[in-house]
Amino acid sequence: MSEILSSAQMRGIEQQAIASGAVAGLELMERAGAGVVAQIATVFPDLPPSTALILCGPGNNGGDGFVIARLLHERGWDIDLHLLGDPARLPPDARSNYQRWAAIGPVTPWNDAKIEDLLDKMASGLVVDALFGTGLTRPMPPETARTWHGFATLLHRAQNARPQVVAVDIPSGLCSDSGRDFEGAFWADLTVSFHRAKWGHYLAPSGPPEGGAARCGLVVTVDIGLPQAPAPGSVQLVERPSSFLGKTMRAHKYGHGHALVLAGGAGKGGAARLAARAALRVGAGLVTVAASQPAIAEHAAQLTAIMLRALPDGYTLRGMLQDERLNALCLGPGLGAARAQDMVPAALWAKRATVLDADALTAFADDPAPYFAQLHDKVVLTPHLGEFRQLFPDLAARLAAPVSRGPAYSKIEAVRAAAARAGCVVLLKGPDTVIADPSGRAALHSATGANAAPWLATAGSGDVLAGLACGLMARGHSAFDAAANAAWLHAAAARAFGPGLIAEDLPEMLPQVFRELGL
Ligand SMILES: NC(=O)C1=CN([C@@H]2O[C@H](COP(=O)(O)OP(=O)(O)OC[C@H]3O[C@@H](n4cnc5c(N)ncnc54)[C@H](O)[C@@H]3O)[C@@H](O)[C@H]2O)[C@@H](O)CC1
Ligand SMILES: Nc1ncnc2c1ncn2[C@@H]1O[C@H](COP(=O)(O)OP(=O)(O)O)[C@@H](O)[C@H]1O
Ligand SMILES: [K+]
Repeated sequence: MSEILSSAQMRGIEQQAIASGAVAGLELMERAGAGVVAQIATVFPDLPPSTALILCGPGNNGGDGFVIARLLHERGWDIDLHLLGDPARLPPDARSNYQRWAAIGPVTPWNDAKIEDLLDKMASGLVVDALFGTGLTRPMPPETARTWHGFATLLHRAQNARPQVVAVDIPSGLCSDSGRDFEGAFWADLTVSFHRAKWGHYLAPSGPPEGGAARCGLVVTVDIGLPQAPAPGSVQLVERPSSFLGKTMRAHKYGHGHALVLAGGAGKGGAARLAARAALRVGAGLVTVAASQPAIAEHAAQLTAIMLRALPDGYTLRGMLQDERLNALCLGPGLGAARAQDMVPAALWAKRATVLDADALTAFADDPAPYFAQLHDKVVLTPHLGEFRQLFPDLAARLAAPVSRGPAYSKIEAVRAAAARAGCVVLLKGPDTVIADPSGRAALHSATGANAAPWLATAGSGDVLAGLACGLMARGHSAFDAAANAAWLHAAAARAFGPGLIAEDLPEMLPQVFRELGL
């Protein structure tokens, strides 16, 4: 897992390092520019020096642009540099680098129509977007509207018939906290960020227009010599499972827990069976489906390694949970609202590791306060955005509100607030899946870019995710770790299968994913 930061955290780290005398702002800017130039060479090794169109803005992001111009010029590039704003008003470090560049080559005052024209005509080379970085907190200025149009048109040209676009820190116009588009954001093939990636690089706000990861291209983070200590309250990017997933030689089945997956009525059992299959494949020692009597014959015809029990009501569930070996529960997939209202309080009373999904979320949406009061730290809620909206309407409304000022409210802040209110772990699904606990600990799994798993958008894949989290908790993962690891395994299984994936395929890909993890 690596750390990702908000713009405020990043600013705090920079300011502290500069104030302590450990490093000067000018040194940071030099390393930032050098880092971008080094990444251009690494990511585009076959790109010979030709023309680099460099767009510099009025802040320190523009300052990085002047460093990049100087360093690319030293490497034989022809530089065509345009500055938005008055050079006399540049902040000090950016002004120093403006002056160093101005002694080498021309600075063209901003002309929106001319830049659009240049973008339209460029068939190769580089475009460096150093207009705005993490400091942008308002919509893009009107004099970038035609430039935006030029960027939009470039997107539709074949990769080998257009320049490569490199964003300095973040594509201009994106909010680095939320990934949202401040109206008129650009896009990039390569985004080079400094010290740590920002939340907005990996969040994926849905469009139109799409923001965050969809705009950044390949995100690379370069070290600029800032202290490496983790920032308080930082968010972890889930890049691999955080806990051991193998089975040790001497452990027996009860050493890996017994997951109980509740099912609903006849004809509605597929969702629970998907969850149960996922719990078993992820390594729970035993898995039992507990169904209503009329559904038993249907399940019996489908289940083999998974055990089956009849479970009429919540009262009986309390009795069943006297058996402490049933150490993780999954309620929701295919459960039905009435059965959820009966079963969920009984399950929560037992204080077991519990995943609540689907009907076990929405059945309580009319009056969530008493429901939240029963939740505890071994519970994981796994809503998609629609379910989240029902349980936390105010937070969902803040997320959906139009953005005019930044930093805009992000999915990370919304899920943190939801976890604090619910008193348990909340996992909000999507191409960007955010996990938070009531203490504010948070993680982001981003199925974007090279990690994209679009075939997960298929009926029943959420049931599999719930089963994975339940199976991992049966194996002893904490609620938070189980949720984060389930999100990772879910997407890894989808990528391993590829196009044509349906939910049934996900558990069956886990053996391959485990082998690739070296288990
Ligand atoms: N502070 C530092 O030590 C470092 C900063 N670095 C760079 O500095 C960037 C952050 O710089 P800044 O905080 O100066 O901010 P930015 O350069 O991202 O942009 C903010 C500037 O744009 C202006 N602005 C904002 N919205 C505008 C609008 N709609 N129309 C016109 N002007 C508008 C602001 O007044 C401010 O001058 C980072 O993204 C990174 O690229 C790097 O050089 C590394 C070191
Ligand atoms: N485009 C996508 N990219 C990556 N993951 C996705 C995408 N669309 C959906 N998912 C994932 O697929 C799952 C869908 O869950 P859900 O919406 O509950 O579906 P269902 O109720 O049919 O099981 C979630 O884990 C979600 O994160
Ligand atoms: K930028």
